[in-house]
Amino acid sequence: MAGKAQPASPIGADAVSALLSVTGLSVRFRMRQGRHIHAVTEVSFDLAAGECLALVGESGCGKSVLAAALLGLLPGNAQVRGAALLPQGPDLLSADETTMAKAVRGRQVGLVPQSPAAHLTPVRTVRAQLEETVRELTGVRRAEARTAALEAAERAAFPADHLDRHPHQLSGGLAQRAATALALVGDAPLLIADEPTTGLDRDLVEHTVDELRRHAEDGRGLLMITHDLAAAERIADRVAVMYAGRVVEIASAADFFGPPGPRHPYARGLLNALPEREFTPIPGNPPELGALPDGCAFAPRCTRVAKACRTDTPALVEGTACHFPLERTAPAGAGAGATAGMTGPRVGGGGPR
Ligand SMILES: Nc1ncnc2c1ncn2[C@@H]1O[C@H](COP(=O)(O)OP(=O)(O)OP(=O)(O)O)[C@@H](O)[C@H]1O
Ligand code: NI
Repeated sequence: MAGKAQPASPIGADAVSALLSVTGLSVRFRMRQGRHIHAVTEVSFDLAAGECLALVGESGCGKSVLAAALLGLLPGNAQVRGAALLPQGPDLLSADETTMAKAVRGRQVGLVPQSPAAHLTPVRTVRAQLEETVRELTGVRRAEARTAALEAAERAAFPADHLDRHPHQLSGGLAQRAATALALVGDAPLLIADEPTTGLDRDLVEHTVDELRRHAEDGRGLLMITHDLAAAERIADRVAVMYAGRVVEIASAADFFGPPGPRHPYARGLLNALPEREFTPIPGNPPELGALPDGCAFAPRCTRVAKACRTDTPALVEGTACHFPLERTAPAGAGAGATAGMTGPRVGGGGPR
């Protein structure tokens, strides 16, 4: 799409213009009988000013937990490690709740939540919630708040004649748009949108992602969590793929969606599952996050699995966490179809079998 910011490097954003810098983020939940659920493991990425990073992956892979960690919204049984830094402001992972509530949420980091119904106040109309949020965040007077609320509703395609309704009087799609409007009013430098297009028709999906994209321009940043690879393709500068709590691939959108294509077999599989591609789902299911296998968590589903994959967890190297990453697909004209060639193993102990 025209006007996309070009990140300085396909792997990490330029350190100078980094808006958000996440290092070694891990979240585990303490469960009964000493069990742990490893929802997010050793995730690192940067987000540049003006950039949109799409975070994709199957249900339960840790996307929303990652978002909740960045907003200080994890429940009491969560244990968090790592750092998440904005240019100004505290480490999002270690700031206390007062700081997060007063200085960070809404002001520094906005959220379009995954379950808008749960985040809207049930006893107040959408208009009242929008106006109150504008006044709280900006301190403007009532009349200005009224105008700002109307503008935010319009940007999120929330119909003006529904502003005086209460959340329970809204369809899922309208609640989604109300939540998006609420997230936009604060003009936070970083916006995290967790499945912002759930329940929307294709037209509205496009409207919403374009509006979110607009929010990311002018030096703000957008982390968009989505199942919808078509929405990601429309909006993202870079794509990060999560599997079983880890980022297994991070690539520029141009590389990910066009040739050369993703190099991690899981990321390639997600893309090939699209109806407009091969329309073949990846067989099998993701592992239980409370009982992760040794080595690569994708190994049990991977056609390229070798011995090393069952014992050693691959590190993210050049944007791919795989011992036997796929070759980049040849550009159009230089041989058709996805090549499944391979590079040499990154660990000792033989090649794929
Ligand atoms: N409070 C909690 N206690 C224990 N486990 C939790 C808690 N919250 C989330 N989990 C687990 O963490 C894992 C990651 O969940 P998460 O909601 O981040 O997935 P997701 O990638 O956002 O999935 P979806 O696409 O379905 O929204 C899941 O296995 C989930 O069951
Ligand atoms: Ni989620």
